[in-house]
Amino acid sequence: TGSSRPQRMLKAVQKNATKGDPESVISAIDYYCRHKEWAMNVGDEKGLILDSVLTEVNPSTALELGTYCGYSTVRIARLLSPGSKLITVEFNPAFAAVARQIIAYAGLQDKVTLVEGPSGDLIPKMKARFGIKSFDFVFLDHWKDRYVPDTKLLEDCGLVSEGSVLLADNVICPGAPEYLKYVRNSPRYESRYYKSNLEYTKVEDGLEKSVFLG
Ligand SMILES: Cc1cc(-c2n[nH]c(CCNC(=O)c3cc(-c4ccc(F)cc4)cc(O)c3O)n2)ccn1
Ligand SMILES: [Mg+2]
Repeated sequence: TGSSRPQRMLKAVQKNATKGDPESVISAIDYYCRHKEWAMNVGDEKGLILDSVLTEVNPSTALELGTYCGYSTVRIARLLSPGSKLITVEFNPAFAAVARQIIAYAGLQDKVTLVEGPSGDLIPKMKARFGIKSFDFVFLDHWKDRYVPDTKLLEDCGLVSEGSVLLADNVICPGAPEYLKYVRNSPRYESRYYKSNLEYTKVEDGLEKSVFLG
């Protein structure tokens, strides 16, 4: 059997990027996905919005739901201050295997903990397993119908506190309409929409930034 899309993406990184250089890993993936084979990374356009929100928050502990091949994991980890940590959750073992190699190629493995499994099972175990008090930043980029239940789970497990920032990808395409309703109608969140485009396309998409008010 042939290679998979994630495996071909990893090959492109190993061929075109410089080991230990996160910027070159990001560029190699964006080039490959724009010119050779589309893939569901947050991409370069929405990636700039992710970068700016992340720089503003400067989190000590961050959570990413939906690692895929590790593109946004690298984007986030490269901007973390020394001693800060990123936990990323991936459901699909084949995606996780490629992500580990891409994160390591970028030289960011010491800042990242990749856990495999469904978000709904793993979130309640975060405090005990990783000694997390609460997350300063959460990037939601996993199954779109899990955004609301997992946000409620984060609240119920005390994993978000006053000032925690949630940033959700794909709120337009594929879409997370229930999530938009939830955070925009809740008195516990201050929400803002960043209009953009679906990665590597002209289709509208955007990111929703929601600050938890406690
Ligand atoms: C339950 C659970 C799940 C996970 C988990 N891990 N990895 C993911 C990936 C989820 N991401 C997407 O499905 C996604 C899709 C598109 C898309 C696709 C096809 C189109 F035509 C247009 C757009 C675009 C994107 O930007 C996306 O992010 N989920 C991890 C843990 N627990
Ligand atoms: Mg996405």
